[in-house]
This record gives sequence, C-alpha cells and structure tokens, in this order.
Amino acid sequence: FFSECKKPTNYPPGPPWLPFLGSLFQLRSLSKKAGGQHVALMQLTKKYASDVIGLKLGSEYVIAVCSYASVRKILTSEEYEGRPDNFFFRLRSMGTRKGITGTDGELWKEQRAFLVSHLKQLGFGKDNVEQMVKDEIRDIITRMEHNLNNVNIAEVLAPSVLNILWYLTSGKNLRGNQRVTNLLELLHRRSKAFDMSGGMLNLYPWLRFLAPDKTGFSLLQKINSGISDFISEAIEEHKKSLIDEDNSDVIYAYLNQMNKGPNGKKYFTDDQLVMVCLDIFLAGSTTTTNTINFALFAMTQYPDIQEKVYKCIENQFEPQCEISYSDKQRVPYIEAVLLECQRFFPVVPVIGPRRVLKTCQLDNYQIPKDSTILINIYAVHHDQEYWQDPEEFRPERFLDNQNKLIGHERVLTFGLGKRRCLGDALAKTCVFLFFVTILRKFKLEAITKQSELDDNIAGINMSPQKYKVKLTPRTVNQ
Ligand code: HEM
Repeated sequence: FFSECKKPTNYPPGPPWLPFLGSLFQLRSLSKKAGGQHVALMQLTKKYASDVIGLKLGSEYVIAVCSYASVRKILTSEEYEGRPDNFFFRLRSMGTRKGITGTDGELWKEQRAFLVSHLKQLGFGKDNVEQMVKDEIRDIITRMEHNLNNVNIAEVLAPSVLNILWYLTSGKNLRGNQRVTNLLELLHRRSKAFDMSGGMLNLYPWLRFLAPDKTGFSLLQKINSGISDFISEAIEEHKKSLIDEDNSDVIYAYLNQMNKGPNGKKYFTDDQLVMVCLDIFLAGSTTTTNTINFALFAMTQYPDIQEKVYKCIENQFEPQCEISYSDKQRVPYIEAVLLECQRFFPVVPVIGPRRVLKTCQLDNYQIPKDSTILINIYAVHHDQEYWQDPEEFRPERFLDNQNKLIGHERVLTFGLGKRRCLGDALAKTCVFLFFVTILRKFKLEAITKQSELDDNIAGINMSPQKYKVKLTPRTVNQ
C-alpha cells in the first residue's frame, strides 16, 4: 500500500501521490481551474521550482517537460522516441498496436518511412496537391459569399480540410457527402473529450464497463467503427482497380508495396493500411482546421493586424493573379503573423506522449524506463524569460529591421526530430493559402461579443470558442 506512494530514486519533483490514484486528482482539478493541462503543468513548474515535473497517473509514471532545453532534448534523443503502450492508444487503434502515430520500433520506422517518401513523391506543396487545395478554397469562398453575415468559420473549414486529406489518401473528392459531416462531428467530439494523458479511461480501463458513455468509451468505439468502415470500403474499391506502379494516392501506393512481396519490408498488411489511413485523419484534420481557424480568429481580435495583412497582399499581388505557396517568401509579414498565431495558440499544446525506451538522466533527475513523457510546447511558446512579453500578440517579434524572418526555432508547433509531424508541408500549404485567400477576399469582423467568448477549448487539441463573423467583400482583387 505504502509502496504505491513512494517515488522512485531521484524522480523529478511534483505533487504527492495517493495510493492507486497517484497525482491524478491534483492534476485534474488544477487543469480544470487553469483552463487546460498545459497551464496546470506550467503552474506546477513554478510551485516545485523545476522545469521537469514528476507525476503518477494511476499506475503510470508520467513526466512533464516545460522548458525549451528539456523539450528539445526529448524531441531529439533516440531514447525518448517510443510511444506509450496503454489502453487509450490501443483503443485508438482498434485494440491493436498498429499505424504510425501510436507505434514505435521497427514497425514505426518502416511505416513512417513509407508515408514520408510517398507524400514527398505525391508532392505535398507541389502542383497537383496545391491545385486541390486551391479548388477547395475556391469552393469555400463561394459558400461564404452566400452567407456574409453570420459565418461559423470552423464549420466552413473542417469539411474542406477533411476533403483534402481524403483526396490524398484515396484520390476521391468527398465534397457534399453526408458521411463526412457525421465523421467530422465525431472527430470534433473526440478531440474535446480527452487530454494527452488519455483521461480516466486509460488509467482505469475497467471503468468502461461501469460508465461507457461518461468515460468516452462509447464515443471512441463509434468513431473507430465509423472511420474504419469508411476506409475499408475505399481499400476494397482500390483493390479492384489496382494498376501496377499507379501510386497516385496513399492506398494505391500501399497496396502496390504489399504486392511486391516482403522485399525487406515486414509490416505491410491490410490492418496496417487501415491504421495508416486513420492516422492521417486523426493527426491531420482537427490540427490543420484549428490552426487556420485560430489564425482567422486572431485577425478578428486584432483588426489593425488584419489591415496590415491585407495591405501586404494588395501591395505584392496583382488583382487577378493567383497566390501560390511559393509566394510565401514575398510576404514575410504574413509569415510572421502565422508564426505568431502558432506561438500564441498552439493547437496541440502538449505534444507526445512519448515512452522512455531506457532509464535515463534528464536535468539531473532519473527518468525510469517506460515512463510517459508529456511535452508542454505551450510552456515553451509562453516562456516569459525568453519572449519577454509572451502574452502580447506581436508578429513583429519574428521580423528583423530589414523585414526578414527571424527567431522562430522556438516555435515547435510541428515538433522536432525523428517523430516530427510528417504532414507539416501539407499543413503549412493549407494554412498559408486558406489564410491569404480568405483575407484577400473578405474583411472579417467578429460578431460574437467579447463577453460571450469563453476561454479557448482545450482537450487533446486546442480550438477557439465558437465565434461567428461578418464578412465584407473587399472591392479590389475581386
Ligand atoms: C497544423 C497542423 C498540424 C499540426 C500542428 C501537427 C502537429 C504534429 C506534432 C506536434 C507531431 C509530433 C508529435 C510527437 O512529437 O510525438 C505530429 C505528428 C504527426 N502528424 Fe502532424 N500536425 C499537423 C498536421 C498534420 C497533417 C496534415 C498530417 C497528415 C498527413 C499529419 C500527420 C502526422 C502523423 C502521422 C504524425 C505521427 C508521426 C510519428 O509518430 O512518427 N499531421 N503532428
């Protein structure tokens, strides 16, 4: 009983542990009060005067890192490359340990390498994908033009982003499909329902028998079966029309790799394919939508900055010319605004989680093998000592006096190292093109009163509160 509360030798400081619960309740109640786990963890670093905090959630050793030095060390060291193997991760992958996001070791390396190289070949950020992104934007601009006075930006963005991801995965366009709307609703609810440590369900999997709805178990089940049915149908269709060397989408490329036989590759299976596709959606859809949404939300909160962005577009581009991702270099101010949005509102405030592959030293503390690591990039993005005025929204911090981009190595939105985001090129293309095209076309004004906006919503992902905007078409550049 007492051994339950005893901390391992030289474990990082943190709240005391209760038998069976560890520091679960302290973290939960602090997170609730503070408005998210990321802020609660920052408060704990102050309280215990340490950037590395030692917790125990149920029976799992959980360590949170909150400074740039420790975060960088975790992200770039091989011994922190693992993923926890817990109930929550397995449930996410239909009870298995498959896919890319939730795996480690040989399987992860092989499958990640496949997807990275395939996405490069497909040309994330290159013409065909970029054209698809531009078509989506054209479509949502048309929809916005039909309803100028009362627009919920998130509702407009989410189906477009999902459609882009589905196109890359399956080569098909889903615009207007009712199943997409249903899937989106499930994905949204999922991202609000859990935090990065997996919530109560991870700690006490048996709770699913007592409270399947309250623990989120039923919701996860529903999401899993909804999405995997959808993906499996597409895979079956692809199998029927498979042509050698047709690698035009992720499913074809994967099936062709499977048909080549082992050839040094070990883990190419039907189940893996479903999970790799699922990973693309779970990792890419809410994150990309929320990043664009936060950037547009910020423009409603800082109208002067919105005007400067518009002037920048007006000065750099002829009225009829189409803007491409490669034009980003021409508008460093806009890049600075987008960086500041990502610094200020990181959509995944706590990234990871990671599993420590062997006992190691971090900041003079001993981190036991198989501990879970939570990486608080919100803390890095809001570090008072480094940024001086982290709570100010100030894009100029990323520009030198010659208007050149500077100082963004501490913006860690996409992570770093071998597990960094593999969809970053696509995400950055989407964020830039949606942002400039929408702001070139419309002036955005929030019509939701400030007093009606609560704090941003934090779960696994952070998203702005629901806000509505009024759009005024810009007269030039029509
Ligand atoms: C703005 C949008 C996005 C953000 C902020 C974001 C953020 C991240 C971060 C921080 C990680 C690293 C987690 C870690 O270090 O443990 C990650 C991993 C990942 N991302 Fe993204 N992501 C975005 C968009 C996308 C897109 C569009 C895709 C789809 C292709 C994607 C697919 C993945 C996958 C599969 C992983 C897992 C990599 C691994 O475990 O090796 N992400 N993402």
